[in-house]
Amino acid sequence: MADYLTDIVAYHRRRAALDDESFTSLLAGLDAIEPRPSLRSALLASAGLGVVAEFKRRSPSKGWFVEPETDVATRVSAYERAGAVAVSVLTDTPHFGGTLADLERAAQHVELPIVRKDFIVDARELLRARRAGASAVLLIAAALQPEEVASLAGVAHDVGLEVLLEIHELSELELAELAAADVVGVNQRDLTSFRVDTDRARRVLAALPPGAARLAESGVRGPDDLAGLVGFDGVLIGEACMRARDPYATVRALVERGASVHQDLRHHESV
Ligand SMILES: O=P(O)(O)OC[C@@H](O)[C@@H](O)c1c[nH]c2ccccc12
Repeated sequence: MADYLTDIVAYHRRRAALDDESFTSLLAGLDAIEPRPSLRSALLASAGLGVVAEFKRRSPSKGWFVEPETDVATRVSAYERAGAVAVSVLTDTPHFGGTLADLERAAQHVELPIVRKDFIVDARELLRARRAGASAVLLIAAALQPEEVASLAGVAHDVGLEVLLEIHELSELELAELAAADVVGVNQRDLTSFRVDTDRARRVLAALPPGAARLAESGVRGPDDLAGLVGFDGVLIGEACMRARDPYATVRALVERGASVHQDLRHHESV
């Protein structure tokens, strides 16, 4: 049986093969579009463990988190008011129920840095991300050949996008250098099985490259799960933010705990 990641990436490769819009036409006028604020800077500047709150309508393993017609603007505005340092928007349609229009609408409603969360295998999607208002794009190490990581990251940087390189295994870390990644994300969810290991980020933390911002991803159910992520610059939280009846209160509680987690660490260092 094929795994989730293989199926999803195969879909995106087929789609790219059928895409007849040219790179050059998508590039036209792009440099006139104002760059968005930096994800890396927002993470590094955050007082504690910064919360990157995600807009994810559904997932392949868990189904819908919200009504399909849920408006992205209301929710990401609540994330912003609650003190999230950035917003992540899923734009994959068949598996996660998102669209690039969701990202565009989010970008019109918040000032925060925005990450385009998708399974990007084709450089034209980078140009579309930039046009829609993304600050950064996700590149998934496990979905790409090393030379694809290098070339996609190069194009992303050329058009003013930051690169969030997602790894799962330590063996993928050398790609962070190859991509000159601005942010390295450690996904605690294995994208082949969608199983979560909530200790994974903590275990690989010490090996992460010093230049990039460090983001722990997936599996955080609430504030109590943040203590183990001390040392990261930020944490990416999707399902818990999406299932929340009151996204403002939920994100606020996560933000407050995220800040205090680091105060604890500073306290330990000074004694
Ligand atoms: O809903 P969670 O467990 O809080 O996870 C959020 C985010 O990490 C997850 O959506 C994610 C991480 N990497 C991805 C790659 C593709 C799609 C989705 C993801």
